Amino acid sequence: MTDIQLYLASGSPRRRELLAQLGVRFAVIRADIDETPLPDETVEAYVLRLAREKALAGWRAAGEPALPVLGADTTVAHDGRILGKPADAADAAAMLRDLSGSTHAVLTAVAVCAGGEVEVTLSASSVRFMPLGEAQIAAYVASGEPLDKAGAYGIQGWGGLFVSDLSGSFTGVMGLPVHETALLLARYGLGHLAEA
Ligand SMILES: Cc1cn([C@H]2C[C@H](O)[C@@H](COP(=O)(O)OP(=O)(O)OP(=O)(O)O)O2)c(=O)[nH]c1=O
Repeated sequence: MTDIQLYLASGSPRRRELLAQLGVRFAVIRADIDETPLPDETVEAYVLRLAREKALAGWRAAGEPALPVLGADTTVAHDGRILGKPADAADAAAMLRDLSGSTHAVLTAVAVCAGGEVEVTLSASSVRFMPLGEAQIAAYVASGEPLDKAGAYGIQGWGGLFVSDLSGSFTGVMGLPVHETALLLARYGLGHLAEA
């Protein structure tokens, strides 16, 4: 009855929360990979590669199980530059200054590894930030919210107040695009979209 159907290779609490919406019973495993971009790698190639590597590393770490393993990666890109998670508070403030008053892209790739074969899907969103003052940036960084998040903000929290426009997927920006993920899981006969 409580048998799991899938492994989630992720340390992200957001991914856990969003995956719970999809109607699939899962267990969480760790998959640590090197997130350094390759020389001249495009943002799209980077995020797709990382999601694939997380799913594959998770599958291997779990002992190559029969059940599928899901991994994902979220990356913020501005003017062709990749903004990962900030190294510290000063780095977070610099990222927020960079995003202030302009539009950036948020890419989330989701990969499923089954039997060593990986399938991947991509969600791309465009996010516009209002102009931010130094005091606003300092207060937000001091809250701690930016520190474990790509691009140094969380759209689901305080950071959402800075977003004046969004096109794409809100859940994709948060870390797991529920529509694209549901379609991908349905290919494995998993989740609410597979039941219909
Ligand atoms: C832009 C944005 C990112 N994020 C989070 C989602 C991801 O957890 C994180 C991006 O880092 P990732 O490297 O994609 O993921 P992670 O290291 O947190 O987890 P995993 O173990 O799966 O590799 O930023 C938000 O929560 N809200 C946002 O608005």
